[in-house]
Amino acid sequence: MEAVAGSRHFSTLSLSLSHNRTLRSSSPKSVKLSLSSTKASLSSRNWFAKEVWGWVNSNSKGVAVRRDLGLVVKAEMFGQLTSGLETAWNKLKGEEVLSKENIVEPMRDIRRALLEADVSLPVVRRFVQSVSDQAVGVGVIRGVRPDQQLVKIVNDELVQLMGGEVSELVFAKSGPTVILLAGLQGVGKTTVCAKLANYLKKQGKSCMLVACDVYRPAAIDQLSILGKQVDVPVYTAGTDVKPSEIAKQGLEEAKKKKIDVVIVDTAGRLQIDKTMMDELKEVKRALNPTEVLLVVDAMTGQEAAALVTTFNVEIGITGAILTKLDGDSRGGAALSVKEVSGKPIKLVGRGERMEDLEPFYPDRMAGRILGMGDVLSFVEKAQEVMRKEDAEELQKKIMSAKFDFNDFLKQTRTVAKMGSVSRVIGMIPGMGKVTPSQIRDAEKNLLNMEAMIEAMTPEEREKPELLAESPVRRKRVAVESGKTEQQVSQLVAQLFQMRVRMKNLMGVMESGSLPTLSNLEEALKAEEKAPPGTARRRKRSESRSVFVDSTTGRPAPRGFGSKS
Ligand SMILES: Nc1nc2c(ncn2[C@@H]2O[C@H](COP(=O)(O)OP(=O)(O)OP(=O)(O)O)[C@@H](O)[C@H]2O)c(=O)[nH]1
Repeated sequence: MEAVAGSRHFSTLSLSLSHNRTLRSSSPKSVKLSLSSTKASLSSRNWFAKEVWGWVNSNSKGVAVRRDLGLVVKAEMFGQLTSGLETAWNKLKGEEVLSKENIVEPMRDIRRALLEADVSLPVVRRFVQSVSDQAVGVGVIRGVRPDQQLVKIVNDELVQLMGGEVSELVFAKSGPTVILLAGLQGVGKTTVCAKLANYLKKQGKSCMLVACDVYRPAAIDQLSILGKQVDVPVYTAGTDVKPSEIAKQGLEEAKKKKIDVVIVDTAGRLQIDKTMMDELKEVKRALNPTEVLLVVDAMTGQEAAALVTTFNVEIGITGAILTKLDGDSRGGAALSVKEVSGKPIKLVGRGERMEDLEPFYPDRMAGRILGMGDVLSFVEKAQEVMRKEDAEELQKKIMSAKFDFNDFLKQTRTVAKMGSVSRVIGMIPGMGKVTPSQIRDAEKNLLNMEAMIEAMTPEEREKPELLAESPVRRKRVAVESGKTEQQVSQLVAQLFQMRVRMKNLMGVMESGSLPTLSNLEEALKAEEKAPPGTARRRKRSESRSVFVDSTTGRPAPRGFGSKS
């Protein structure tokens, strides 16, 4: 085995093995894991095995190979962006927590790295703002260093930036699916036609190519040759027929032959012009395509995102195909297209071979950019352990009726992390009937609660009894949070009521089976049906009894909850 010397831009080194296999060694910059305190710890042997497995499984086609002095050095794509971001993590080495102050420098590095990668400025601004907000708000996860936490936040944000989920091709419900390809000259449109046919054939779909580029005779020949190469029929009608007419004829032919997918190649131009747009519109009208995909060259950076926007406004497209990701692209196109244009990248080209086309997976792309798959899975596992421990801790607190305002805030923030209230409600079965105005009220209430809790002292958050007993304290919280004293009193009362309800619920859970949704519904209905006044009386006595149960053992203060 022969180790290879690295260069600044090459974050991944290769080891040439005697029996013709290449394995990736740990980059000098990659982060070693140690988390003996949790099961998430990976032994260095496992870690290495994982590295090897990841490498063997990863698509290494997009890797530029240099053979200097008989040594093999591989550069991961977007190498410059990767090393730019590494500078950011390195600034956090030795820090204990992420804070407003210590993320200033790393955020500057991230901003610089993204701008150098040719990501559009508004996108960079939004990205940096969002990462900063999350970094400051994130709690400490035991065993996870701040730099690792920042890697995870940046990764998640990159995934979101690129569209979150993979955006699948859409197929027609009946008749042939028509995919119209558009794009400027030389971006790889004709090649993509054949690559796409090859890709869809592997999914069991029969395909036909239609040659509508009548301005460059060589384009028709090129498509015919490529069609043969992937063993797919090509419909041609020479250069004297109008593209929209060729498109119609091609579609008719495909229908007769019961072809599943028709892929239409169109003419490119050096730059956008009216004739090209008008012609494309005409072809689109003639075909009524299922997908209109703009082929863009990744090397053009943020320009690619601007093109997608223009084509979408002009002719209406369903997505983009990014080609030449194997080249010297810096990442700007991949990172800007979705955010700038609102249209997803559906497929990416990573080489000149017919096999070099694949779906665009935002998570895998983010993973490749960061080159830190090991750190990401480590942080995820540690977060999971933390969540479990948190849940156990919460359960203990609930059982001993010590659930306080800190827990309250934590819970509402956990919910907030899951998305908007409407999204969370949408996830709960049987909650579909909540009206938008109820959701808006709930969101407003949550914000009010947060404001009031933030105005409490740490002691008051931990011991709500202090607020229950002292009108002066409640008044102070009201003034500081800009709410009324009545609202503060209500919030304190709610916390005590919540303690009782949670304790009861936990009791049911501890006594055996989990309460089913119908059980809960029954319980809620019973409460609703109770004669007027009973529920309130019961709640009042519950809050008092809990208050007596709690740490102080003193009775509930008289008049608590009323205007004082
Ligand atoms: N490295 C690399 N080269 C590609 C990729 N896709 C296409 N190419 C090459 O880019 C060149 C141009 O591709 P074409 O398919 O002819 O481009 P086009 O958009 O049809 O061009 P016009 O017909 O002139 O509009 C060819 O040499 C292709 O082999 C890719 O993903 N990676």
